[in-house]
Amino acid sequence: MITEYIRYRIPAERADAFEDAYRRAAEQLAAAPQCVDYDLARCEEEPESYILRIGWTSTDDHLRGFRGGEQFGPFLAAIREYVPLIEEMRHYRATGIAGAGGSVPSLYAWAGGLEALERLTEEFYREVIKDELLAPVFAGMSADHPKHVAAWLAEVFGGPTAYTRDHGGHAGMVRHHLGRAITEQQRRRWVTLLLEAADRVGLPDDPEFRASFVGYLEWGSRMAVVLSAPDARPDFKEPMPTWTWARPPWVPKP
Ligand code: HEM
Repeated sequence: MITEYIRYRIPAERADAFEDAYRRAAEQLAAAPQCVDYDLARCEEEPESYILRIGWTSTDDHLRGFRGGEQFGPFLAAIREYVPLIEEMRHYRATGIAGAGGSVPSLYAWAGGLEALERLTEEFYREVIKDELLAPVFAGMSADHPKHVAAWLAEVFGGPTAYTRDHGGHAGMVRHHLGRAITEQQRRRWVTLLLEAADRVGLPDDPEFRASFVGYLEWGSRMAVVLSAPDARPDFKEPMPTWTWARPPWVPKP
């Protein structure tokens, strides 16, 4: 994605009309297949300064696709009178230096850290080895397997990077699933037992945490099925996945 920044200086008496114009123009951005997202922000210190940020699928898609497409006419018509007030209009490429700040707890911290995840996986595998569908799949697992999976979950959810350091990171996990031909029925049972274990060990049950947690389990378990297929050709160089909130964390009322 490429980000276009457009800086405007809008006199105070025109600010309301300017924002109304962009509310109308935004309908065209929402309809444009080249537009990823957009937002218009107003400066706190200098309210005449506005910055419009538009994510485009590429610079070329913006300059040729959007400008040559059906949304451009009505978009420009809505904001044309403000074009002379533009101070900067350029495209920026992300450097990769990005992330969540300290005001947002990681899923790892919210879950209760490594101790909570180890409690979860110990409890989970206690049930797995009693389950008629999963017991044969895990018959050869090592005594440390639950701890290794807890370390994996910890790293994916924003905790310490011990799985990468001690167990070969993403490639290490992939090797454990290769050729196992996990079925959809086994995958479902795996997810069900893990969620039941999460309830029994008292993992947070607020909607936001559970939505994020289940989201990862669905994605991760479906990836395990894909990676374990007889004809799988995994990319061993893929980085560790990371997972964060599907919705911002819930904060209990004081
Ligand atoms: C989110 C989903 C999943 C995650 C995060 C996950 C994670 C892992 C990890 C980290 C290992 C390697 C442990 C180690 O380093 O010792 C592993 C191994 C394994 N996983 Fe998964 N897995 C997932 C889903 C599944 C599913 C759905 C199945 C089958 C129903 C499965 C079957 C296995 C088996 C059989 C092993 C090897 C156990 C052994 O050492 O014998 N995994 N998994």
